[in-house]
Amino acid sequence: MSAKALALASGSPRRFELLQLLDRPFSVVRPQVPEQIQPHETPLAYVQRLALSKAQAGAKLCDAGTLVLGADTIVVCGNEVLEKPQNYQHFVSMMTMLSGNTHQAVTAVAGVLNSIEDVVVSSANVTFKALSEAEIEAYWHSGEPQDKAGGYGIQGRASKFVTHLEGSYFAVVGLPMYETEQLIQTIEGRA
Ligand SMILES: Cc1cn([C@H]2C[C@H](O)[C@@H](COP(=O)(O)OP(=O)(O)OP(=O)(O)O)O2)c(=O)[nH]c1=O
Repeated sequence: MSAKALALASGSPRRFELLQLLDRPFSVVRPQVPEQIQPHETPLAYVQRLALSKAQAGAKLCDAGTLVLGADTIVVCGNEVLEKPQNYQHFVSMMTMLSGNTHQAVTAVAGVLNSIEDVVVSSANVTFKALSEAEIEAYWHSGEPQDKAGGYGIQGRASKFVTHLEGSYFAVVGLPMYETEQLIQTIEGRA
């Protein structure tokens, strides 16, 4: 087993910073993959499908023999899958759902190396305090929610909203580190 060239198929600055912590060189490609849940698709199936689609699309932009990682993060609150807020109204409706409730943040990470494909999933239950209208409005104007699933960044100003977290913090931020390293090792071991 030898270390393969590694690539991250992602435009997420969080995923870039976190993957650097594995101390392996990697390149970055940014495939465009449409994100749209299908009727009757479960949140778990959806997040796994998107992670794999991103890795597969990324592999088309890389040399053969490159291990390409793709990931997707969603927030699940009740029966709703929350992705990035499309506008302020959408954001307010998302924050109103999250306020005073516990939701799930789920990240799937997929790896593709030639014909080998694998996906891992990690999640956390996150509880928010009750948010006032003023807090919700101020948080939007911080500029932080716009590019994040569920409209918040636990690593940023939303940290003060979190009263309890059970599970993987890194699944919330967008790249579960332990599972990602295990995935890389498993795929390299099979190659
Ligand atoms: C819930 C949460 C999400 N996020 C981010 C992680 C992801 O970047 C983003 C979820 O959107 P994704 O669609 O998973 O990822 P992305 O569009 O940012 O990047 P790409 O598809 O190119 O890999 O939300 C945080 O940074 N902190 C949080 O607390």
